[in-house]
Amino acid sequence: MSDIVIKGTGVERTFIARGHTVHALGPVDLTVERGEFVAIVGPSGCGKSTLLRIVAGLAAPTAGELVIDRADPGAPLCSMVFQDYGIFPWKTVLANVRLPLDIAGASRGRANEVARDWIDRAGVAGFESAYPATLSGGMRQRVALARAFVANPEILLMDEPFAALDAQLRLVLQQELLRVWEAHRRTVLFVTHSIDEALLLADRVVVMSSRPGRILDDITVPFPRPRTRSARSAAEFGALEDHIWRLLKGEVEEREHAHDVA
Ligand SMILES: Nc1ncnc2c1ncn2[C@@H]1O[C@H](COP(=O)(O)OP(=O)(O)OP(=O)(O)O)[C@@H](O)[C@H]1O
Repeated sequence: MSDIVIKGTGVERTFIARGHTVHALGPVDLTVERGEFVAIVGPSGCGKSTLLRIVAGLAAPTAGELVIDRADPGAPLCSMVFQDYGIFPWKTVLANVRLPLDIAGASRGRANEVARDWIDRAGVAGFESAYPATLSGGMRQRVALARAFVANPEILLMDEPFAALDAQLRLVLQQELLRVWEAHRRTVLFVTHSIDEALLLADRVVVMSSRPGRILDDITVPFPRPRTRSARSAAEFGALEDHIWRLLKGEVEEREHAHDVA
């Protein structure tokens, strides 16, 4: 039996900017099951971040509705991980990772114990007392991941979390995220510009059109778990990559053409 956690129906978002109405998103129908890892790919400005903000409750749809079925109304709804880490420079690694537990009112001892455990799992053990400025980008993103998992949210929202990392580090962190997520499945919405990353990590890839973003395709990724980077060598990986690339290419070309004509 399916256990649906996010159900969006006809979700749209418009903005009024300098007297003009910008139709940023939708209509979008999106259903996500509990524990599913869903990647969202789409052209720049198609409303991916707007969709995440709506799921997080930071923005309201201007049409349609988005319902979240909470398994535990006492737990935090969402944690977000961004490209720019979003960790506090004036706090140590331990204090950053512990923060959601401090906010939830956990005892100092319990908070430290859970935070240290996740610091370890995220591969930053030994850096508990370090400040973010002394860490590499990859280490900072590991801290952000540890903090997101510590919060134990209903839904993990990740907005291009690895986009600022160099290519090799990105591969390493993709692998680490797979390892951690496969051991502690959470519902994840993961925005990325990388088709390869989406196919490697996700159970489903949602492909969006250019603005206003609508769903062009919703692809079930067939590769078994635990998944490693060797999934990339499957013939089907290349075929799916090609299929998504064609969809996105069509969108970008259409938009370019519209600019030329205008
Ligand atoms: N607060 C706002 N006011 C006005 N326009 C906005 C606002 N937020 C987003 N937009 C516009 O809505 C559209 C969608 O933005 P959004 O950031 O959701 O896209 P995106 O797909 O995440 O983009 P990117 O891939 O470049 O990060 C863009 O054209 C953006 O300029």
